[in-house]
Amino acid sequence: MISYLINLMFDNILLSLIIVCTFLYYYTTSTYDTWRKLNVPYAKPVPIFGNIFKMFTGLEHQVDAFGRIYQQFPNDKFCGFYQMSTPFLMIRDPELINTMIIKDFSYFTDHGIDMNPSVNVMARSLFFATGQKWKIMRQKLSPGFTSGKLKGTHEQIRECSDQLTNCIHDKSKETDGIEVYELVGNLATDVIGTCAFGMKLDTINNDNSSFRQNVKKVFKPSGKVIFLQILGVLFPKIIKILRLQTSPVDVNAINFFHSVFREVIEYRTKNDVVRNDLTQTLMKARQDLVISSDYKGEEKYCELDIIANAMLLFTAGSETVTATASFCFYELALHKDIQDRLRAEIISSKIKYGGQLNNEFLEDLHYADMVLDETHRKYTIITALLRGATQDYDVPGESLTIEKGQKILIPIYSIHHDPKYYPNPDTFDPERFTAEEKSKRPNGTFLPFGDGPRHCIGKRFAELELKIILTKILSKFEISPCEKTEIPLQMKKERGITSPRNGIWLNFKPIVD
Ligand code: HEM
Repeated sequence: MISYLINLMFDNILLSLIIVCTFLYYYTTSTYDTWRKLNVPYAKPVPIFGNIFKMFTGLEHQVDAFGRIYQQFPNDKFCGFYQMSTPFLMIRDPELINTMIIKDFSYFTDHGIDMNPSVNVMARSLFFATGQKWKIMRQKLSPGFTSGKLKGTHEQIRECSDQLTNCIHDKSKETDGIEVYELVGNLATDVIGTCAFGMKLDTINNDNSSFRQNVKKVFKPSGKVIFLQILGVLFPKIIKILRLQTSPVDVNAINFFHSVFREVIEYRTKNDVVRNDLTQTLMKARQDLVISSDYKGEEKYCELDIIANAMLLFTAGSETVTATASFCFYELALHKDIQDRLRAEIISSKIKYGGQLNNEFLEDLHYADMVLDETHRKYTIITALLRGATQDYDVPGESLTIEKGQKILIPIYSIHHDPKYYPNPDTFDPERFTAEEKSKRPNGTFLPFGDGPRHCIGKRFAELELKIILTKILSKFEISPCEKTEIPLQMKKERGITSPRNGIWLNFKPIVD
């Protein structure tokens, strides 16, 4: 009897397993004929994972996964691949990319990321917002990034950078090698805190601050979140019904920023505090879209839309700048000739402008522009642009119609490393960005901040901040590799953005005036 029951149980388990596996197989492969039917060249998928098995299991970085697909079709303008069961169209051709994101933007206004705003507050922020809701919010936030507003941030960025140079000075007395990624991260957190939200965070002197810890957490996926993400890609309907949170955003970090920004906004409203910063822009958006009875638009906004954007600006504005500045220091340490030439430019411009780090001074730093552009190219912090088709689109000169709802990926890291546009792509060479060299490349081959109406709203702020940081550090220190400097740098595989696996260790030697 017992053996009969065991057999029955075993048979049922086996049967259940077979049924589940068969269901999974058919469910996840049911879309795999999309590209064949449309006559689009495509990377052959494997069941369940499509073309991203290694990426999903953490064995490979996003850039390598997309790079392999990009390289597989050197003569095609576009190609298809599958992220689990979802068909993605990868656009390879710079001219087509340019047309789609600029001239024909009205067909691709969204980033095409499905997120439920009632489950995940970040879905309300500009990056994830869609259609009219995005358009209105972008119009409301853009005044926060005008030249006049940016000018007002110079002094605050300079002050934070001075604190960083003092901190490096103190550390360089004690030790030969300094881990710069963490330090610049603290600086970038302080800069965005003070420039955008009027908060003196002093993270540079207290690197355990809750702000820095929570910025780090925002896009760091936990095991549970990764599991839910897999589930979300495999069974989007079930996730929707159960209203499970599947974004890579840490819930505790969300709650932290939520309460901080609510307090800042409430304090300013109650005490009539008016400052010329991003918080003021957010508060104006709140007044116009949430509070005022004059707003008659169809799109409805609430308090959470404002808070979500505060969180986005805070995190987007710190991690990206941190990575770019740190990679730039790394390359300058390895290329003393480039570092010396950049320092010479900074010193001569300082003399020309009487020591004032004003707009004219910063705009005159042409070699710094070249060095930063080459850093953006080689490291490409945001590795791909995303778009979702919002209407059917006939691809110019091709027999393909991209259907409404189609997800699009533009592999900017791969384009920035394509020897066709950038010979010897692993070599750091700012000369690629002289006016003459730039004019030889087609449009659409350099997109670190995206392009078109949906390009990075913080681009000019980031460029300004990066130039001030470079100026301050190179005026005070000679940077060189130390014993711990990793050559070549290992990158983190599990993160969407490009960041170093083991930090960036460098030597900073004070320059005696
Ligand atoms: C080195 C620094 C930065 C890089 C490389 C970078 C890169 C990008 C990229 C590639 C996008 C997507 C653009 C597209 O889809 O066409 C983006 C969007 C965005 N970035 Fe940045 N970013 C940087 C700094 C900043 C800063 C400092 C802020 C804010 C203070 C910011 C705020 C945003 C926002 C809000 C969006 C979404 C825009 C929208 O969807 O309308 N970024 N960024």
